[in-house]
Amino acid sequence: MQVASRTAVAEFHDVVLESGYVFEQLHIAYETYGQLNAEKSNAVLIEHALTGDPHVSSGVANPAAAESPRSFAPGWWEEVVGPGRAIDTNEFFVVCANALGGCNGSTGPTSPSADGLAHGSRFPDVSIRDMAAAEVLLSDRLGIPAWHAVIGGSMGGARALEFALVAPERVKRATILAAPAFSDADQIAWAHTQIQAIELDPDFCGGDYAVIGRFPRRGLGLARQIAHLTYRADSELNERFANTRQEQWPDLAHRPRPASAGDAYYAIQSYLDHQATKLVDRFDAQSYRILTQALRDHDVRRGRSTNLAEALSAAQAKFQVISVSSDRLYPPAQVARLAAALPGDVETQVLDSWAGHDGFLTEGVQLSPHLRRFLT
Ligand SMILES: CC(=O)SCCNC(=O)CCNC(=O)[C@H](O)C(C)(C)COP(=O)(O)OP(=O)(O)OC[C@H]1O[C@@H](n2cnc3c(N)ncnc32)[C@H](O)[C@@H]1OP(=O)(O)O
Ligand SMILES: N[C@@H](CCO)C(=O)O
Repeated sequence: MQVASRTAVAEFHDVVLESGYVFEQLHIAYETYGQLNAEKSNAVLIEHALTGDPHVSSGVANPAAAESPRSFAPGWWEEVVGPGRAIDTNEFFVVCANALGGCNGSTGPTSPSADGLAHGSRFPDVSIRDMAAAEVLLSDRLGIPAWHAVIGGSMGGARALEFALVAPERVKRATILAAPAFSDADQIAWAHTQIQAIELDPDFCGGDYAVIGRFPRRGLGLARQIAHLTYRADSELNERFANTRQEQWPDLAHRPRPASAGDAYYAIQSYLDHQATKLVDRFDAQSYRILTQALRDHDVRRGRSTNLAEALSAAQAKFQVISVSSDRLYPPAQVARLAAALPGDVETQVLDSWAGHDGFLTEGVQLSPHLRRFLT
């Protein structure tokens, strides 16, 4: 029988957040791939992005040919993680945990509170640092004294960076992809508009929609559309969609068209509507809001030092920092400022891609040799 990955949930008690809020009970869901070696020196922690989840890989070389393909669904970083791939699960014990505040098994707004009802509006604000601290607890539970590497992109990059600062002695290498040292005005503004889109949906009900059987689909969908435009490059969208109408896309003309569309329904509108529907069907709105807020407030300087290099000086890991040439959410220059302020010799790369911020997900082939070399 093939066993490519394991899914588990770790339970912790009396976990104190940065804000002082105490979770009497806290769950972190995670998947593992490969085997931890006797020296416990081959563990790699992968941190997912905003709407990612612990299923980073199918864990098999060819998921379609697996004994039961449905049990080996491709993961969100299938090109990069798996047997023989850059993050080689034959060599490394790979762990990917759902972020605290998420909606894929870890404690989040949808998980039950002490009264058995969803936390909803009662869910506290969490920070990227809280997420990292929870993963330090998970490291203890898994018996991992130090990670061979902690790797993440976007919000996952912020999580990896905070992990390297919260527990410096427990991170040997850290790869930060398409993420900054702190959110700047531009990213705070994008988060602001997305949070408002969710909150202004009458079905949001202050965050307590679940208990009355409602869900802010329009608000979450609009938030995803705003976000998606920051995830992809304008030149890519212009080249792919131009000003063509959706009816000129025979293969995709069947995709639902909103009643409000009128005569002009452009392919780019249809594309965005599709991205919105896909997310709304798989993600919780309050979770999205909490995670967006955490990323909005990401700032490694908080409570450490107003001087960035000083704030980062406690890190002991060897760093690799990678940006995407067309990223308009976290432009290469902003990511380079993080690299310049980190201690030690930092390896830097810029992925050449038209896919914008999402390049860290779509450019697996280009990214792989850099990761493989860094992990050796
Ligand atoms: C499977 C999961 O849920 S993984 C969960 C974890 N996910 C993550 O962490 C990342 C979230 N995912 C993403 O951000 C994105 O899906 C990415 C970055 C991985 C995808 O990037 P790309 O492969 O470049 O996808 P792209 O932007 O071209 O979108 C393709 C989709 O748009 C659709 N599309 C393209 N043109 C149109 C159009 N004119 N009208 C409607 N839909 C359109 C395609 O049919 C395709 O649909 P599908 O995803 O349902 O197959
Ligand atoms: N598309 C990715 C990128 C966010 O950084 C996500 O939804 O998680």
